[in-house]
Amino acid sequence: MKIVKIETAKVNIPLVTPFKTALRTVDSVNDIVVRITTDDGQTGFGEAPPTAVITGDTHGSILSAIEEFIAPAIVGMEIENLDGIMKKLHGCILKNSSAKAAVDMAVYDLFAKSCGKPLYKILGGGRGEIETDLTISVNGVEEMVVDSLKAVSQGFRILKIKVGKESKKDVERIQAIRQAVGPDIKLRIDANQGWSAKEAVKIIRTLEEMGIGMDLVEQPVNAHDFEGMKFVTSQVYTPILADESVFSPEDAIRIIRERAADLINIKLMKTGGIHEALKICAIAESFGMECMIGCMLESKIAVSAAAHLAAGRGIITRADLDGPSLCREDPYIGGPVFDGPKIVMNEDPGMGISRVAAFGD
Ligand SMILES: C[C@H](N)C(=O)N[C@@H](CCC(=O)O)C(=O)O
Ligand SMILES: [Mg+2]
Repeated sequence: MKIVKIETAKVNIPLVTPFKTALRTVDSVNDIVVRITTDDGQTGFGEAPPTAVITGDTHGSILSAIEEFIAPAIVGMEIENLDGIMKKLHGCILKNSSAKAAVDMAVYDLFAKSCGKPLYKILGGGRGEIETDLTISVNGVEEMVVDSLKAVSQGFRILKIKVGKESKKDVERIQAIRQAVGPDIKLRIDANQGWSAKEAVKIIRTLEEMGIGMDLVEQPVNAHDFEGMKFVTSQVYTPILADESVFSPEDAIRIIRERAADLINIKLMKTGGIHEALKICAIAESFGMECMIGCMLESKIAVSAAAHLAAGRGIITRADLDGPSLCREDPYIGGPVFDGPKIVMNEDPGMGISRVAAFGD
């Protein structure tokens, strides 16, 4: 199976409600999709979101990285030479992690197809089903309570609460949501770098003293503030999850060595795909640190790749794979089934996606 063609297209899928974090507000998933074709007519799919505020990637940079660097480096290579392809993919251009992720997942899709197995089985194959949380955007207290109750009524048992925009109100937000949803719903708090280290300790301790249980607090401080992450982690009982601070396996090693977080959020768009994400899984497993699998504003192609990785690797104990649930439409056929909080893995070969409307099939 030789790679003969790499094509790109754009998808634009409106969101159910605007997605609001401490970093940005977005109304739609506006991503680049990738299709790789082999000489025997097989196709593999990938997707890259332009999350400029986190990865630095834009539509333009994703397209030119693929067209000018990645395609010339890997077209003509055999899919079975997975390691060789990954070397070229990661060696042909620095950074550009979202473009690399889109191509990496399409290659893994084809590799699993060449083995006749669903991708998650190639990646370890532990689970046929995983559970995701649902994100509650940062808004006024009442709106967040209404959104949280709606999510619970839809069957979600884990909520990811966005905060960090006006830190003074964050205790109020989390307290009101806990009161409304009761003690059995897990709350994950994501400040998206919005707090200072001292502010984070004060907020988390106040919530702990109120008896408000939190599954974790994600990226309380600036991505590059490892000292701040370390300070917060050492000062509170609630587990701290590193998100924007960990892109690469080297970042994961640093976070673990410096005890700057208790957990790592792996996202394919930060690692540049499954190949590098597997390295973080192995590092974390060696040190007994659990991981979460996350996503950017991605639709079903990219989130399916992440779900396959999570279903394959036991060290990934938490999933924030709500991209498809945030979308108003699903312009794809096949792949894992996203049924509210439940993600049921496909049993047909590869990622299972057979049709992507953006390519006009
Ligand atoms: C969509 C997911 N639940 C999420 O919150 N992801 C990111 C932010 C993604 C974005 O801005 O596109 C996160 O910070 O965890
Ligand atoms: Mg996050």
